[in-house]
Amino acid sequence: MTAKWRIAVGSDDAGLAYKEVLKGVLRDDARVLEVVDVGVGEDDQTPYPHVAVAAARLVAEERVDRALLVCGTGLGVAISANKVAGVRAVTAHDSFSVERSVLSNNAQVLCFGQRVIGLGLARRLALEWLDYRFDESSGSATKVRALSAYELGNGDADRADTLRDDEELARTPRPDGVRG
Ligand SMILES: O=C(CO)[C@H](O)COP(=O)(O)O
Repeated sequence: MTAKWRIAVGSDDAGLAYKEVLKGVLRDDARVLEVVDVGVGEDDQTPYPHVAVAAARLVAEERVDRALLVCGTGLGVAISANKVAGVRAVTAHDSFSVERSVLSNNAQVLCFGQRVIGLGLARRLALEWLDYRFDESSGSATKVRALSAYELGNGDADRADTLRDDEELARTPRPDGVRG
């Protein structure tokens, strides 16, 4: 059996209503093992960057597999989550983009805008999202590794555009000093 998802959910006040509904949808789904709510709650005006980064850190620390974030547009939470090293967050409001966010980009974070899409579509997209798993042997994997190389921040990012194959990527030091 395929492993079940551990998912963080989060929102600002503009996304709270959808976050609460989607949290329940995920919790009720047999493909989900655990849902971790990083906020906000009622009467909580914590700005979206703090919530998004908290969720993204859970992803980066591998305490969850994915995060589903909601703000007014889905843009601010995505921008914020992408500040966390190793995290790839997207805003996607259509079925094809949700699919490709996983299968092409290996994005672990999906963001919705409560002021942009209807709740029914958000619910459907969240359920579709659960069916997709990135294939490390796919043609997209090398591209995602090249993308990740830009995060090295140790000077090697400058030559990330020259990283064309797995062999060269394997020679690229990671920030923790581990190779490959
Ligand atoms: O959508 C948001 C950020 O992208 C957020 O929910 C509202 O932000 P604001 O327009 O700056 O209030």
